Amino acid sequence: MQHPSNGRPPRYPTSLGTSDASTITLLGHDLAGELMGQVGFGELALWLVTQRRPEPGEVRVFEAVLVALADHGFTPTAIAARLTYLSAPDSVQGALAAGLLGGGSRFLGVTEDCGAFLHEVVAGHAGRLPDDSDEEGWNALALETVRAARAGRRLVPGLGHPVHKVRDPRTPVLLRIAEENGHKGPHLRLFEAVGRVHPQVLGRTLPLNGAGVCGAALADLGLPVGLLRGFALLARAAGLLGHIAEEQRSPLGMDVYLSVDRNAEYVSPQHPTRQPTKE
Ligand SMILES: CC(C)(COP(=O)(O)OP(=O)(O)OC[C@H]1O[C@@H](n2cnc3c(N)ncnc32)[C@H](O)[C@@H]1OP(=O)(O)O)[C@@H](O)C(=O)NCCC(=O)NCCSC(=O)C[C@@](O)(CC(=O)O)C(=O)O
Repeated sequence: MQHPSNGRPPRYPTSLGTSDASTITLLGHDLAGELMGQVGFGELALWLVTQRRPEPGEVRVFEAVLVALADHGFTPTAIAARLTYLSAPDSVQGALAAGLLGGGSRFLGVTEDCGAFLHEVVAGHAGRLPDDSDEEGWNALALETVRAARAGRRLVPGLGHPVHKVRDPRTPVLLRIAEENGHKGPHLRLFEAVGRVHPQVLGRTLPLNGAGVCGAALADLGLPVGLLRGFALLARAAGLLGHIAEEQRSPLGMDVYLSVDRNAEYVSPQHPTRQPTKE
């Protein structure tokens, strides 16, 4: 067959993986001889995205994020995965995908929303950010940021949690790990300051949540903010697999399904509970 481009075979450049009949090369290394058994999965995931081998401190923060977001019990993502598995036990991939699809702007996907929210401010103040120790400076910037979100009638990503109403236990631990490893940067500092000042604007005190602090930490690692949901989903894939495995061992999907279905009650569309709530 005649190839396009003057008869020469086309070239598709990649810095990730290639293979031939007997070898697989990943990131310029022999996969079987140099990577397997020698590189952790978290390190590899970070390396694949940044295309440079991360230093140990970066891996420590990154893996702390993966652990933080792996599971949070019967979240919407876990329930979606279990119910999909109930309905399609022949499709583990469908159950896993169903759970991952729920990582959005209310739960889980907030890792990216919060990273992007903070990054917009950090990038917009490049060269004029407060010094690390200037708590007042960070507070002033955070106040401006929360006020702008409020004026735009937007929720502040990374604030609030349906279970941890006062304090999300993941937040201080990730802040500490980032600090200990020299990766507490402007996103985490701004996020902390949002935690200090938001009551002045919102009139209530909300916790800095785990999804948000993970987004801030990943942004401080220099990861592209447009990819941050991918890392949250990478972490949650492990937790969802745990849920599917547990669903195989001791199913509860049928109970969830029947408890909603058996308690369903017909009400007319004109019933007051069916009317849209006013703003
Ligand atoms: C998280 C939740 C839906 C909670 O709702 P709730 O209804 O329980 O909030 P409430 O405490 O009742 O709110 C009381 C009053 O504060 C107002 N208010 C609340 N948040 C406010 C805010 N951010 N900015 C301004 N105002 C706010 C609200 O409008 C109300 O005002 P009002 O109506 O006037 O009384 C809510 O905060 C929210 O959307 N946050 C922003 C998105 C966010 O950061 N999501 C991350 C959640 S963590 C996560 O993703 C990790 C995961 O969960 C993942 C998983 O696995 O799924 C895990 O753990 O791993």
